[in-house]
Amino acid sequence: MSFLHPTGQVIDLGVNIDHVATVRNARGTVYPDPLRAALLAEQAGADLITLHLREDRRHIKDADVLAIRPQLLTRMNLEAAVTQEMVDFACLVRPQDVCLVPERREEVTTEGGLDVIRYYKDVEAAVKQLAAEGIRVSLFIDADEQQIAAAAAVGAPVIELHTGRYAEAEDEEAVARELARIKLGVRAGIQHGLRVNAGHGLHYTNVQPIAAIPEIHELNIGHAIVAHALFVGWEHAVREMKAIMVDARLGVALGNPSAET
Ligand SMILES: CC(=O)[C@@H](O)[C@H](O)COP(=O)(O)O
Ligand SMILES: NCC(=O)COP(=O)(O)O
Repeated sequence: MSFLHPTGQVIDLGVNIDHVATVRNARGTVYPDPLRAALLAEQAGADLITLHLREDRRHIKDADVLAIRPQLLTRMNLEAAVTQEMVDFACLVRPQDVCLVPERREEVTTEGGLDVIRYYKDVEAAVKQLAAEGIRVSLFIDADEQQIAAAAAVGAPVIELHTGRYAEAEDEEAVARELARIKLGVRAGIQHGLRVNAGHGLHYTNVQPIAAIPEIHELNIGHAIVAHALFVGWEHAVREMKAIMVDARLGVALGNPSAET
Protein backbone atom coordinates (compact mmCIF):
# COMPACT_ATOMS: atom_id res chain seq x y z
CA MET A 1 0.00 0.00 0.00
CA SER A 2 1.10 3.59 -0.58
CA PHE A 3 2.62 5.10 2.51
CA LEU A 4 0.12 7.71 3.73
CA HIS A 5 1.61 9.87 6.44
CA PRO A 6 -0.04 12.46 8.70
CA THR A 7 -0.06 15.24 6.11
CA GLY A 8 -1.87 12.99 3.63
CA GLN A 9 1.01 12.94 1.21
CA VAL A 10 2.00 9.66 -0.41
CA ILE A 11 5.17 8.32 -1.86
CA ASP A 12 5.09 5.17 -3.94
CA LEU A 13 8.01 2.87 -4.71
CA GLY A 14 7.95 1.41 -8.20
CA VAL A 15 10.38 -1.52 -8.30
CA ASN A 16 11.85 -1.89 -11.78
CA ILE A 17 12.63 -5.60 -12.39
CA ASP A 18 14.49 -5.17 -15.70
CA HIS A 19 17.81 -6.35 -14.36
CA VAL A 20 16.44 -9.49 -12.80
CA ALA A 21 15.84 -10.39 -16.45
CA THR A 22 19.37 -9.24 -17.30
CA VAL A 23 20.77 -11.88 -14.91
CA ARG A 24 18.42 -14.52 -16.33
CA ASN A 25 19.30 -13.70 -19.94
CA ALA A 26 23.02 -13.88 -19.20
CA ARG A 27 22.75 -17.68 -19.38
CA GLY A 28 19.41 -18.17 -21.14
CA THR A 29 18.01 -19.96 -18.08
CA VAL A 30 14.49 -19.62 -16.68
CA TYR A 31 15.87 -18.27 -13.41
CA PRO A 32 15.85 -15.77 -11.78
CA ASP A 33 12.21 -15.40 -12.76
CA PRO A 34 11.06 -11.78 -13.11
CA LEU A 35 7.54 -12.88 -12.17
CA ARG A 36 8.78 -14.22 -8.82
CA ALA A 37 10.77 -11.01 -8.30
CA ALA A 38 7.67 -8.93 -8.97
CA LEU A 39 5.46 -10.85 -6.54
CA LEU A 40 8.09 -10.88 -3.79
CA ALA A 41 8.71 -7.15 -4.31
CA GLU A 42 5.01 -6.48 -3.80
CA GLN A 43 5.07 -8.51 -0.59
CA ALA A 44 8.09 -6.50 0.55
CA GLY A 45 6.32 -3.17 0.08
CA ALA A 46 6.55 -2.22 -3.59
CA ASP A 47 3.56 -0.09 -4.56
CA LEU A 48 3.91 -0.94 -8.25
CA ILE A 49 6.08 -2.99 -10.58
CA THR A 50 7.88 -1.25 -13.41
CA LEU A 51 9.37 -3.01 -16.40
CA HIS A 52 10.88 -1.68 -19.59
CA LEU A 53 10.14 -3.71 -22.71
CA ARG A 54 12.94 -2.43 -24.89
CA GLU A 55 12.77 -2.79 -28.66
CA ASP A 56 15.88 -4.99 -28.53
CA ARG A 57 14.45 -7.11 -25.67
CA ARG A 58 17.86 -7.03 -23.99
CA HIS A 59 16.24 -7.83 -20.63
CA ILE A 60 12.42 -7.95 -20.26
CA LYS A 61 10.72 -10.06 -22.92
CA ASP A 62 7.15 -9.87 -24.22
CA ALA A 63 6.39 -13.13 -22.40
CA ASP A 64 7.49 -11.58 -19.09
CA VAL A 65 5.03 -8.73 -19.51
CA LEU A 66 2.18 -11.09 -20.43
CA ALA A 67 2.97 -13.41 -17.50
CA ILE A 68 3.32 -10.65 -14.91
CA ARG A 69 0.37 -8.45 -15.81
CA PRO A 70 -2.43 -10.76 -14.52
CA GLN A 71 -0.52 -11.79 -11.39
CA LEU A 72 0.19 -8.38 -9.86
CA LEU A 73 -1.70 -7.33 -6.74
CA THR A 74 -0.53 -3.71 -7.05
CA ARG A 75 -0.17 -2.23 -10.53
CA MET A 76 2.03 -2.52 -13.61
CA ASN A 77 3.94 0.44 -15.03
CA LEU A 78 5.11 -0.64 -18.49
CA GLU A 79 7.88 1.47 -19.97
CA ALA A 80 7.99 1.54 -23.75
CA ALA A 81 9.27 3.51 -26.69
CA VAL A 82 6.95 5.67 -28.79
CA THR A 83 6.56 3.17 -31.61
CA GLN A 84 3.42 1.66 -33.08
CA GLU A 85 4.65 -1.82 -32.17
CA MET A 86 5.05 -0.92 -28.52
CA VAL A 87 1.85 1.11 -28.24
CA ASP A 88 -0.15 -1.69 -29.87
CA PHE A 89 1.43 -4.24 -27.50
CA ALA A 90 0.67 -2.03 -24.49
CA CYS A 91 -2.96 -1.76 -25.61
CA LEU A 92 -3.09 -5.56 -25.79
CA VAL A 93 -1.62 -5.96 -22.28
CA ARG A 94 -3.49 -2.96 -20.79
CA PRO A 95 -1.27 -2.24 -17.77
CA GLN A 96 -2.57 0.40 -15.37
CA ASP A 97 0.27 2.71 -16.41
CA VAL A 98 2.47 3.15 -19.46
CA CYS A 99 5.53 5.37 -19.30
CA LEU A 100 6.72 6.48 -22.76
CA VAL A 101 10.51 6.62 -22.84
CA PRO A 102 13.14 7.46 -25.46
CA GLU A 103 15.26 4.59 -26.77
CA ARG A 104 18.43 4.31 -28.81
CA ARG A 105 19.56 0.74 -29.54
CA GLU A 106 23.19 1.61 -28.94
CA GLU A 107 22.53 3.18 -25.53
CA VAL A 108 23.74 1.36 -22.41
CA THR A 109 20.81 2.77 -20.46
CA THR A 110 18.21 5.46 -20.93
CA GLU A 111 20.29 8.53 -21.58
CA GLY A 112 17.85 11.42 -21.50
CA GLY A 113 14.23 12.34 -21.39
CA LEU A 114 11.70 11.96 -24.20
CA ASP A 115 11.76 14.98 -26.54
CA VAL A 116 8.03 15.66 -26.48
CA ILE A 117 8.45 18.91 -28.43
CA ARG A 118 10.34 17.30 -31.31
CA TYR A 119 8.06 14.24 -31.52
CA TYR A 120 4.86 15.99 -30.49
CA LYS A 121 2.55 14.42 -33.09
CA ASP A 122 3.82 10.88 -32.45
CA VAL A 123 3.56 11.31 -28.68
CA GLU A 124 0.10 12.84 -29.00
CA ALA A 125 -1.11 9.88 -31.08
CA ALA A 126 0.37 7.39 -28.62
CA VAL A 127 -1.18 9.16 -25.63
CA LYS A 128 -4.59 9.16 -27.31
CA GLN A 129 -4.40 5.48 -28.29
CA LEU A 130 -3.31 4.39 -24.81
CA ALA A 131 -5.80 6.64 -22.99
CA ALA A 132 -8.60 5.19 -25.13
CA GLU A 133 -7.76 1.81 -23.57
CA GLY A 134 -8.03 3.28 -20.08
CA ILE A 135 -4.27 3.33 -19.58
CA ARG A 136 -2.76 6.19 -17.56
CA VAL A 137 0.13 7.63 -19.59
CA SER A 138 3.35 9.03 -18.14
CA LEU A 139 6.09 10.72 -20.14
CA PHE A 140 9.71 10.17 -19.10
CA ILE A 141 11.18 13.62 -19.57
CA ASP A 142 13.97 15.85 -18.37
CA ALA A 143 13.15 18.48 -15.74
CA ASP A 144 12.79 21.09 -18.45
CA GLU A 145 9.98 23.64 -18.29
CA GLN A 146 9.29 23.55 -22.04
CA GLN A 147 9.16 19.74 -22.10
CA ILE A 148 6.89 19.77 -19.06
CA ALA A 149 4.55 22.27 -20.72
CA ALA A 150 4.54 20.11 -23.87
CA ALA A 151 3.72 17.02 -21.79
CA ALA A 152 0.70 18.79 -20.35
CA ALA A 153 -0.35 20.09 -23.76
CA VAL A 154 -0.13 16.65 -25.36
CA GLY A 155 -2.57 15.29 -22.79
CA ALA A 156 -0.39 13.13 -20.56
CA PRO A 157 -1.65 13.22 -16.95
CA VAL A 158 1.68 12.10 -15.50
CA ILE A 159 5.36 12.89 -16.00
CA GLU A 160 8.38 11.04 -14.68
CA LEU A 161 11.38 13.32 -14.28
CA HIS A 162 14.65 11.74 -15.41
CA THR A 163 17.02 11.85 -12.42
CA GLY A 164 20.01 10.50 -14.35
CA ARG A 165 21.95 13.79 -14.44
CA TYR A 166 21.41 14.18 -10.69
CA ALA A 167 22.56 10.58 -10.08
CA GLU A 168 25.66 11.04 -12.26
CA ALA A 169 26.64 14.42 -10.76
CA GLU A 170 30.24 14.15 -9.62
CA ASP A 171 30.59 16.90 -7.03
CA GLU A 172 28.47 18.61 -4.40
CA GLU A 173 27.92 21.69 -6.54
CA ALA A 174 26.65 19.63 -9.46
CA VAL A 175 24.44 17.56 -7.17
CA ALA A 176 22.94 20.72 -5.70
CA ARG A 177 22.41 22.19 -9.18
CA GLU A 178 20.68 19.08 -10.49
CA LEU A 179 18.56 18.73 -7.34
CA ALA A 180 17.45 22.34 -7.71
CA ARG A 181 16.60 21.66 -11.36
CA ILE A 182 14.47 18.68 -10.35
CA LYS A 183 12.66 20.73 -7.71
CA LEU A 184 11.86 23.40 -10.29
CA GLY A 185 10.63 20.66 -12.62
CA VAL A 186 8.39 19.24 -9.91
CA ARG A 187 6.95 22.69 -9.26
CA ALA A 188 6.35 23.24 -12.98
CA GLY A 189 4.66 19.87 -13.28
CA ILE A 190 2.32 20.63 -10.38
CA GLN A 191 1.54 24.05 -11.86
CA HIS A 192 0.52 22.29 -15.09
CA GLY A 193 -1.78 20.00 -13.13
CA LEU A 194 0.39 16.93 -13.67
CA ARG A 195 1.17 14.05 -11.33
CA VAL A 196 4.94 14.06 -10.92
CA ASN A 197 7.09 10.96 -10.55
CA ALA A 198 10.86 10.54 -10.82
CA GLY A 199 13.45 7.90 -11.53
CA HIS A 200 16.67 6.64 -13.07
CA GLY A 201 19.96 6.05 -11.31
CA LEU A 202 18.55 6.43 -7.82
CA HIS A 203 20.17 4.39 -5.05
CA TYR A 204 20.16 4.03 -1.25
CA THR A 205 21.79 7.37 -0.49
CA ASN A 206 20.98 9.70 -3.39
CA VAL A 207 17.28 8.77 -3.13
CA GLN A 208 16.75 10.66 0.11
CA PRO A 209 16.74 14.27 -1.18
CA ILE A 210 14.46 13.21 -4.05
CA ALA A 211 12.05 11.34 -1.77
CA ALA A 212 11.98 14.39 0.50
CA ILE A 213 10.43 16.52 -2.26
CA PRO A 214 6.83 16.56 -0.97
CA GLU A 215 5.05 16.82 -4.33
CA ILE A 216 6.72 13.77 -5.88
CA HIS A 217 4.23 10.92 -5.99
CA GLU A 218 6.30 7.93 -7.08
CA LEU A 219 9.91 6.88 -7.53
CA ASN A 220 10.85 4.12 -9.97
CA ILE A 221 14.03 2.36 -8.92
CA GLY A 222 15.56 -0.81 -10.29
CA HIS A 223 19.25 -1.20 -10.93
CA ALA A 224 20.33 -0.22 -7.39
CA ILE A 225 17.78 -2.54 -5.77
CA VAL A 226 18.87 -5.51 -7.89
CA ALA A 227 22.51 -4.74 -7.11
CA HIS A 228 21.90 -4.41 -3.37
CA ALA A 229 19.81 -7.59 -3.37
CA LEU A 230 22.92 -9.56 -4.38
CA PHE A 231 24.24 -8.93 -0.86
CA VAL A 232 21.17 -8.57 1.36
CA GLY A 233 18.45 -10.50 -0.45
CA TRP A 234 15.68 -9.30 -2.72
CA GLU A 235 12.90 -8.67 -0.22
CA HIS A 236 15.24 -6.95 2.22
CA ALA A 237 16.58 -4.70 -0.54
CA VAL A 238 13.04 -3.63 -1.48
CA ARG A 239 11.97 -3.13 2.13
CA GLU A 240 15.09 -1.08 2.87
CA MET A 241 14.55 1.23 -0.09
CA LYS A 242 10.92 1.82 0.85
CA ALA A 243 11.91 2.56 4.46
CA ILE A 244 14.52 5.12 3.36
CA MET A 245 11.96 6.84 1.11
CA VAL A 246 9.32 6.92 3.84
CA ASP A 247 11.82 8.18 6.40
CA ALA A 248 12.90 10.98 4.08
CA ARG A 249 9.32 11.98 3.33
CA LEU A 250 8.15 11.66 6.95
CA GLY A 251 11.06 13.75 8.13
CA VAL A 252 9.94 16.60 5.93
CA ALA A 253 6.28 16.14 6.80
CA LEU A 254 6.97 16.33 10.51
CA GLY A 255 8.95 19.50 10.04
CA ASN A 256 12.43 18.12 10.43
CA PRO A 257 14.35 20.68 8.33
CA SER A 258 17.45 18.50 8.10
CA ALA A 259 15.40 15.88 6.26
CA GLU A 260 15.07 18.23 3.28
CA THR A 261 18.62 18.38 1.95
C1 LIG B 1 13.43 4.50 -18.32
C2 LIG B 1 14.36 4.12 -17.23
O1 LIG B 1 15.04 4.95 -16.67
C3 LIG B 1 14.56 2.70 -16.86
O2 LIG B 1 13.64 1.82 -17.42
C4 LIG B 1 15.89 2.31 -17.35
O3 LIG B 1 15.84 2.46 -18.75
C5 LIG B 1 16.18 0.91 -16.90
O4 LIG B 1 16.40 0.11 -18.02
P1 LIG B 1 17.85 0.09 -18.70
O5 LIG B 1 18.85 -0.14 -17.59
O6 LIG B 1 17.77 -0.98 -19.74
O7 LIG B 1 18.01 1.48 -19.30
N1 LIG C 1 12.26 4.98 -14.87
C1 LIG C 1 13.34 4.63 -13.98
C2 LIG C 1 13.31 3.18 -13.68
O1 LIG C 1 12.34 2.51 -13.97
C3 LIG C 1 14.46 2.55 -12.99
O2 LIG C 1 15.68 3.11 -13.39
P1 LIG C 1 16.98 2.53 -12.65
O3 LIG C 1 16.74 2.64 -11.17
O4 LIG C 1 17.15 1.11 -13.08
O5 LIG C 1 18.09 3.44 -13.12
